[in-house]
Amino acid sequence: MAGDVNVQGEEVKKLDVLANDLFINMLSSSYTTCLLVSEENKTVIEVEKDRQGKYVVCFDPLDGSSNIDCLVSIGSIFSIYSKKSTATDPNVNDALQPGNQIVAAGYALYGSATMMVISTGNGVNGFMLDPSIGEFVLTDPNMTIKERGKIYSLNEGYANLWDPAVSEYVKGKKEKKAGARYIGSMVADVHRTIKYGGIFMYPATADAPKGKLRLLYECNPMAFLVQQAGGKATTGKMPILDIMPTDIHQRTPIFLGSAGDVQDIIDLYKKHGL
Ligand SMILES: O=P(O)(O)OC[C@H]1O[C@](O)(COP(=O)(O)O)[C@@H](O)[C@@H]1O
Ligand SMILES: [Mg+2]
Ligand SMILES: [Mg+2]
Repeated sequence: MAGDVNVQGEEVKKLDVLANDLFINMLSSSYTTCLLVSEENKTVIEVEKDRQGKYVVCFDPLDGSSNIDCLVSIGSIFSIYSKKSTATDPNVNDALQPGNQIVAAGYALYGSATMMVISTGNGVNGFMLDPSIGEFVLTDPNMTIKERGKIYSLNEGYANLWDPAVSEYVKGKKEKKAGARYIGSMVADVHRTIKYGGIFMYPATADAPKGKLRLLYECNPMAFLVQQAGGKATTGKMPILDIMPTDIHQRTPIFLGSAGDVQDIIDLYKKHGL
């Protein structure tokens, strides 16, 4: 514990602080960025004038922090945008762009191997770290998601708080004896969804009508990757990438993964008139 709370009111652990400092230092000394949005910083970070480049980067420096102490996989997530206006200094509006404006996005997964999965809008590629040479090697070229999968993934502890569409959907999965998997690190749950197919969900609940996951540095980059891999990502009512953000830390419900599986939940939202 770093003995601090982040802007989301959660306890900040030392690794979050360390990862955040690394991201900020590396990005602001790269001469390629002008504005940074981090899960751990309340407001946008403007890069020193003489080091500014044209890109805006939104990141979750360490995702899955509740899994650190028990050694379960964690990760990092980022998305990159171009600064909108060339005439004026970068400002918060440059960070408030919908996900369909993303230039590149990716995540790093610190699991039984370390892997980077990235897309620049031309499909998705995965690179595994070979520690013997200190290089990321292209091991997963052109990653694609199956049209349908057998796995569903969400925190079932919140079942009493779901809306009727999610309740009906999960009931249907149980009737089909689908596989249930939930790691509680978004990066690891999404990586499994891309590799094995199926659906990952963090829906709205009665006590959190916008869900938990953050649009700019969790949902948008993952939605971009999943779509680039041939899958779908939705709030249930609209594509994640079409949301026009109004706040850098805003949250959204999310369903992502195999296109057929995600379409089923979209259909249930329509059926229930939600
Ligand atoms: O414990 P819950 O409510 O299921 O939430 C799990 C979700 O929270 C997160 O840990 C939030 O991310 P951070 O660790 O970056 O705050 C996601 O990785 C994960 O999908
Ligand atoms: Mg996170
Ligand atoms: Mg985090």
